[in-house]
Amino acid sequence: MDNSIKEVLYSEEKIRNKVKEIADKITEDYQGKEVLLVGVLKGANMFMADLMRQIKLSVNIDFMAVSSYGHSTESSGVVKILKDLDNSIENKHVIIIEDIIDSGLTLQYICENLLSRKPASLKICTLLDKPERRTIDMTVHYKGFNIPDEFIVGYGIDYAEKFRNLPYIGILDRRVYEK
Ligand SMILES: O=P(O)(O)OC[C@H]1O[C@H](OP(=O)(O)OP(=O)(O)O)[C@H](O)[C@@H]1O
Ligand code: HPA
Ligand SMILES: [Mg+2]
Repeated sequence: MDNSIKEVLYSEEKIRNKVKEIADKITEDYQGKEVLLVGVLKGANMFMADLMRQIKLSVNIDFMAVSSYGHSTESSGVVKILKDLDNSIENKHVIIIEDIIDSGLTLQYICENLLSRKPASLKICTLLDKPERRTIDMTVHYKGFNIPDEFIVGYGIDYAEKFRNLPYIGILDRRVYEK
């Protein structure tokens, strides 16, 4: 499996330290408030699990499953909700937990959708951001790393549903998806 990875970008240790940093900021910013973490499946599952256990606040969690990449390295442009939230977010302090922002289409869609449900506040937290590919302007409140314009996998993030279980984040070798 590892010869599909061109380069390791972030080791387990680097990820762990960054996740702790983000969790500390959230803990500080939301003192006295109840937070609802909304994880965007499937990609954000590992990040969400690691982040929430480092947040020293009373948090609730919920999940949405959203997909637009399927088995491709390019967004289909069509964001599909495969699973919606279980509960209402009205008057809740919501933080969306994403693994990666690439074109921004997924988050634009989710933000518009969630804002229409009247949360008390809505912020975005992403572990990875690929600013060069962004087609949509948006404010990201909590960010782990800016990454280069390469297709990355690992730590929950897939190519064609594979590589999600890698404990590190790496650049996928182009030979895997270019014929
Ligand atoms: O900014 P964008 O260009 O929209 O790309 C980012 C989104 O794409 C990936 O999800 P994907 O559609 O692959 O679903 P998955 O999380 O189930 O892998 C990733 O997990 C983000 O949610
Ligand atoms: O670089 C990426 N890797 C995996 N999934 C993705 N979805 C958007 N960008 C990426
Ligand atoms: Mg994917």
